Amino acid sequence: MRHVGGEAVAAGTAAEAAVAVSVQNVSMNYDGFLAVDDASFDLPKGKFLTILGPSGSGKTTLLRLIAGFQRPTSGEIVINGEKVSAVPPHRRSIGMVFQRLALFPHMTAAENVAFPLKMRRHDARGIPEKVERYLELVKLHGLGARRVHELSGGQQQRVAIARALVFEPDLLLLDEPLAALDRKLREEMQLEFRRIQRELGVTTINVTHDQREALVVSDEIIVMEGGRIQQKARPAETYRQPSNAFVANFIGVTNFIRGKVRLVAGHEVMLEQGGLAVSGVLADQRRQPKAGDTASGAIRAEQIRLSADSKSLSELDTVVEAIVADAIFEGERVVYEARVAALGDAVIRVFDHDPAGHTEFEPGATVHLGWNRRDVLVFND
Ligand SMILES: Nc1ncnc2c1ncn2[C@@H]1O[C@H](COP(=O)(O)OP(=O)(O)OP(=O)(O)O)[C@@H](O)[C@H]1O
Repeated sequence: MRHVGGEAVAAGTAAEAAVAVSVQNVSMNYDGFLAVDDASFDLPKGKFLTILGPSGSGKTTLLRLIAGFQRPTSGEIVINGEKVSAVPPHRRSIGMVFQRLALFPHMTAAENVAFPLKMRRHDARGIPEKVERYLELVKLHGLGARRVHELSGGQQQRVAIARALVFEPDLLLLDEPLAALDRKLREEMQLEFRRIQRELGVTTINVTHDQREALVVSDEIIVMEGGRIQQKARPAETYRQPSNAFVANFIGVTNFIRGKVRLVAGHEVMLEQGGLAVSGVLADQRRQPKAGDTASGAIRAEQIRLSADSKSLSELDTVVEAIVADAIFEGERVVYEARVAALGDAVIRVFDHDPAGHTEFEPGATVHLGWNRRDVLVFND
């Protein structure tokens, strides 16, 4: 018995040790305004979490609470088993990178990276070697002697990353560090972030409103809106199984078809809109709608096919006629906006990923749109 008990304790300790950050019922109230509303989640060690949401959804506030810059109005934040509020700022093992760089302009890249080691009174003899190792990690070796203004924006961001990581923090916090970079560089840096994070295995929390960045870099994504966590899931799950209409709308390009529920059979639902029947599957099995309720069918732009004739779409479950309202050429794809009379003139967005392979449709052209019912996620109102 004692042996079994001993094992149980050991297992419990191991499970606790695996959690790096635990946010427990955290709220932040600014004079009656709830910027963060009852947020709770656990982040395992070594994982990359992104907090994603529109402007004003509470992302930065939550990150600042985790960093210990502010105390929550209620709730608790525990990092590696210790309450953040109980650890003085200089003892917190947290590296940070922000959108607005805080590099020291009068110092070289190497001096910037060495700074946290000097502050923490590391053995001076080991510092140059360590600085060089971290400059190499961010692909800046040989550039240590450059001053900040002699580096490009992307290189400066790399110095900031090396400086945040050089003292081997338990936790790395990133607040939109790539937002100021141009798109190509930003996308390169996203992959760099992922590479460095995996190489070092440092637990990371990143804040962004860029859904692509969240999908590319993260192990887990938290979607926030109005101070509340809407969903916490792996990137593919966030994309394919959004927990509510807000998440479905915020990530990807989603069309919503609102209608009256006509039939519910298991997890399949049939909606009616303007005389057209649209079938789909329930997004949340626990919330069964009743006939007569209003609900929305959500379908992604890439799950709809567009064709001049309806015959080539005959294997699809739903086919409707539409008039092209706009065609937006984006290089690798054309985005069509097509007006569907049978859906009360709703405008449906469709991606065509093979624009060179067939006709491009002009505004005013009559086309057909088709999709499968398994790709329509039905959300209750
Ligand atoms: N010190 C403060 N006093 C009062 N209200 C605040 C304070 N800081 C933030 N807020 C409010 O809390 C809400 C959340 O702000 P927060 O900065 O966390 O949003 P965010 O999701 O990070 O937005 P963004 O992407 O624009 O940075 C906003 O409505 C903001 O105006």
